Amino acid sequence: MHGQSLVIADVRLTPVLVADPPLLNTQGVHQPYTPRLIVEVVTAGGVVGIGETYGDSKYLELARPLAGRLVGREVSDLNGLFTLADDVSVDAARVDASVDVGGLRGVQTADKLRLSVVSGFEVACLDALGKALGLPVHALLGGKVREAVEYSAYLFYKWDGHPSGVASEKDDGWGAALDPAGIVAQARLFTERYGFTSFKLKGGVFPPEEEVAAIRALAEAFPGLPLRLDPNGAWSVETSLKVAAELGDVLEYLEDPALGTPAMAQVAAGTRVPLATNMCVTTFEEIPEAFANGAVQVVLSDHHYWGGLRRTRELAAVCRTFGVSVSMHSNTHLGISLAAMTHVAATVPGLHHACDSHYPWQAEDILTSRLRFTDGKVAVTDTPGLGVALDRDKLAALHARWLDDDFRALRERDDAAAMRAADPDWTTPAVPRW
Ligand SMILES: O=C([O-])[C@@H](O)[C@@H](O)[C@H](O)[C@@H](O)C(=O)[O-]
Ligand SMILES: [Mg+2]
Repeated sequence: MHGQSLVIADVRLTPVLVADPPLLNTQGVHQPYTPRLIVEVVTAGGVVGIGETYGDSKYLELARPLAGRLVGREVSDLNGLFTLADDVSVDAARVDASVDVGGLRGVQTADKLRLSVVSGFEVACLDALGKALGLPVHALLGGKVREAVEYSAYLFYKWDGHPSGVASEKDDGWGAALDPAGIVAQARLFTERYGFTSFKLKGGVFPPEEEVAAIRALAEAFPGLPLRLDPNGAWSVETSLKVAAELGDVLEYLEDPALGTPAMAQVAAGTRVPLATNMCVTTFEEIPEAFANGAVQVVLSDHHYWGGLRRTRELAAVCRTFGVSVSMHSNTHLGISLAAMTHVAATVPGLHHACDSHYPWQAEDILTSRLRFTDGKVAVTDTPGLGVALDRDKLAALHARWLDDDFRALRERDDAAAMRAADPDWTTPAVPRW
């Protein structure tokens, strides 16, 4: 055993800004830099566990008091972590408990916010516990049932560079992708670089017929490979059904074609194309209505807002009970989150759909060595903990960017604001957009 004591002696929080390419979605465009929060939990025995989560101020405001209250507790007390987070968020009067329905990750509630924060601590505690016990995180979750986790290529409509003219990304090696040919070229790069054999296209950017044409072009270029289209709820029920009818022969699933459970249930009733979601089922409370109405056939977990790795396994168990599949979606993230996703996905039985990851889009990381996709898969490591190590210089550099006043406005991710650099009149489009 590496250290004798599992008691938490210190918790370090490091907000960072990570370079992100100009990827388009229905709300706007990714900012040149996106905030993430790195959590380090240090035991009295000297073991350091690392975690990662969303990094906007509202997450930081909760993470700070939680970090302070964790000192003196054991890294193995994962259930206690949730009770503690409940207390802390009750105390954190500054956190706005109001509901925001406009995001790409479903309804934003104070509860989901708290769980997203806790997930970063849970992963850090599991990493520390695994290192202390000499066990990989997947073993702490009951053990892997597969040796590698499959991911899909996450295709985006994309500009060549950020409209704000931020240096560094003109030659990001990906180029622009604004039509079917561009999307196919991007998909080819994904297959050449990483060996992916399934594709997800982020839609809701162009009128649906253009996105249908892009999926058709992919189907022609990669016959028989699984394809998904995800407009983040930008379409009406009618449009969703039209797209489903047009692409029914080539789609693995449609992801959040329409916004919210009632609309998704109407779409599901009118098509045999399976529907997946990371927007209408994002909490346990949202499951009964969605499942009772057959609104979704695949739930895509984001382990951050589901509250970590153990709760993702609980979600998988509930889905299994109701004959609903489970897989994972992602947001802009670094290698700690990819490692965490890989460990939990390795333990979930019956994972029938490749998970998606933004990781290939992140040219920067804070790890000593990047995780690798081979044949579209990440190998499940047996190294103790998550099996990844922080590079302190890289972490310091991305933190210095976060501290830099010139980048202050980017501490809150706001894709609509980023879009205004190109189109000053841009506002988040009303839903349904088409
Ligand atoms: O990064 C994006 O633009 C995505 O749209 C992301 O924000 C979503 O949360 C996610 O990838 C999704 O599958 O909806
Ligand atoms: Mg989605």
